[in-house]
Parts: sequence; C-alpha cells; structure tokens
Amino acid sequence: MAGCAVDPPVQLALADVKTFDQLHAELTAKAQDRPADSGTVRELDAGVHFIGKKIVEEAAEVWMAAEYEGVERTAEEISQLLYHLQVLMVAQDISLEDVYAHL
Ligand SMILES: N=c1c2ncn([C@@H]3O[C@H](COP(=O)(O)OP(=O)(O)OP(=O)(O)O)[C@@H](O)[C@H]3O)c2ncn1[C@@H]1O[C@H](COP(=O)(O)O)[C@@H](O)[C@H]1O
Repeated sequence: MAGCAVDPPVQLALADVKTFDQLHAELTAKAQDRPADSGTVRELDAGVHFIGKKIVEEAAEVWMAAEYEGVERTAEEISQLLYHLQVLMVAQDISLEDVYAHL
C-alpha cells in the first residue's frame, strides 16, 4: 500500500507483542482469579522455593543459549526468564514500580 511505512504482516506481529507491563498485569489478574488451567497459578501454589529454582534454571538456559544456540533461542530463553521473574514478583507482591525504582 502506497504511503504505508510498515507491511501488514509486520503490523500484525506488532499487534501480537506483549510488553513486560502487560504480562505483569495478566499474571496479577491470574493470581486473583485463579483459572484452573493456569500454569502461573500452579507455579504460585508451588511456592517461592520452586519459583526460585525455575529462575536459576532459566538463567542457566539463557547463558547456554547465548554461548551456543544463537540470538533467536537466547531471546526465547530470556522471555522465559522474565516470565519466571514476574511470577516471583507476583508471589512476593512486588510491583513494577518497586523494581523500576532501582533501574
Ligand atoms: N510467558 C510465559 C511463559 N514463559 C515460560 N513459561 C512456562 O515456563 C516453562 C519453561 O519452559 P521450558 O521450555 O524451559 O520448559 P521446561 O524447563 O521443560 O519446563 P517445565 O518442565 O517446567 O514445563 C514453560 O513450560 C511454561 O510453563 C510461561 N508460561 C506462561 N507465560 C505467559 O504467561 C501468561 C499466563 O499463563 P498461564 O498462567 O499459563 O495462563 C500467558 O500470557 C503466557 O503466554
């Protein structure tokens, strides 16, 4: 389309993107509503010790991907690490502002 800076498939991809803040809002809502099919609820119920181990595991996978598996796999592992960090934030009632204050 003339005058369109972004191709339609790219626009669709951008529309599907979830930001860090949006994921946090989604996980906070899951913790409150507790849908039966939620992995987040299962992980919250497993407790901080379990979540902490997931964080360490995912951090190691980020490291290994960065060394041996390329940028795409590394980005995917980083997204999983961010997810588990957010689950810990929800478990500990830590807000985005609490974290951003230290960035
Ligand atoms: N972004 C994520 C996300 N990233 C990682 N994970 C979980 O973390 C696991 C890590 O995947 P790995 O490939 O490392 O698998 P693994 O180490 O073999 O994992 P497991 O044996 O522990 O399953 C995945 O299996 C998911 O259970 C996630 N689970 C959920 N989300 C998002 O969180 C939101 C809420 O999800 P639910 O609570 O499940 O509805 C949704 O928007 C999801 O997209």
